[in-house]
Amino acid sequence: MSQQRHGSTPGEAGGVPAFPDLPEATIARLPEYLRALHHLAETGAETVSSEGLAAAAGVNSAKLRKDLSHLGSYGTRGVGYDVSLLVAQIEYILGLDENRAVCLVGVGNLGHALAGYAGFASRGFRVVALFDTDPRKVGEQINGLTVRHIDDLERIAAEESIAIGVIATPPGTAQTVADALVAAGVTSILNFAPGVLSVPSNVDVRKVDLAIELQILSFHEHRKASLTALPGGRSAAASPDKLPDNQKAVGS
Ligand SMILES: NC(=O)c1ccc[n+]([C@@H]2O[C@H](COP(=O)([O-])OP(=O)(O)OC[C@H]3O[C@@H](n4cnc5c(N)ncnc54)[C@H](O)[C@@H]3O)[C@@H](O)[C@H]2O)c1
Repeated sequence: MSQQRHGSTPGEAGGVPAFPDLPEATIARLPEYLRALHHLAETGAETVSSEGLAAAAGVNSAKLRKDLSHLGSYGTRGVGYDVSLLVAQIEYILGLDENRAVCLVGVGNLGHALAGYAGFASRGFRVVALFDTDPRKVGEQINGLTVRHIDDLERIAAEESIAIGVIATPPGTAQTVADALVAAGVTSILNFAPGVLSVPSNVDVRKVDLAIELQILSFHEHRKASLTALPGGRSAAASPDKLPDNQKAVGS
């Protein structure tokens, strides 16, 4: 996943309470820590060491300690981090206590799967509206929601206070859809359509492209094959700097 980021740091705006200016890579790892912490809480753990949490989140512990220090969370020597306190801190920073309203535009193959996914609610989001232009899809019921025509976007976005829009339309219409979302007051967009969107500076766009992820893995396959072919039989596994980061998230 990649990110186009615009606009100022929240803490800089007048009257807005101080807010940590987190590195983008740290922000990308916080949801991983949160997932691991929720799992630990389910197993009854009240505290966790930085090594334990790092292993559960799939990052190295020095990186994790640095990330959490940005939140003012240092843990207690010999005890570790308080699981429920850290969950609350991360949820606060990610704004998950707001239970934000999300809409989805484009209810085709991918949109259907996304609209039917029950996991968004448990991760702090309400999918409140689905939009399409195809008359065969408008009126369809998915997961308790009726697919609306895109012409209703502005009215429903205002009624439901929609902050985040997900685009799952063909690439050729993604910019038009982004423009409609922005006109409707949406300030964050998750774009599944290939290509770059042009948006005003106050709008954040994140892009998901599984083909790019596969191309990056293809590069690593290529690299491993070329190292195995080195004279003397040296391989990727023999190169110490390649070992710990084999599960790197894009952008980290
Ligand atoms: N990011 C990924 O990893 C990934 C994976 C698969 C597909 N995709 C992309 O996701 C998008 C959707 O793929 P799909 O297979 O679901 O396509 P699809 O053709 O099955 O569905 C697209 C839907 O968008 C609707 N649509 C078209 N123009 C619209 C508009 N202006 N407003 C509202 N709705 C509109 C269509 O009626 C259709 O229902 C494509 O851009 C595709 O390339 C991305």
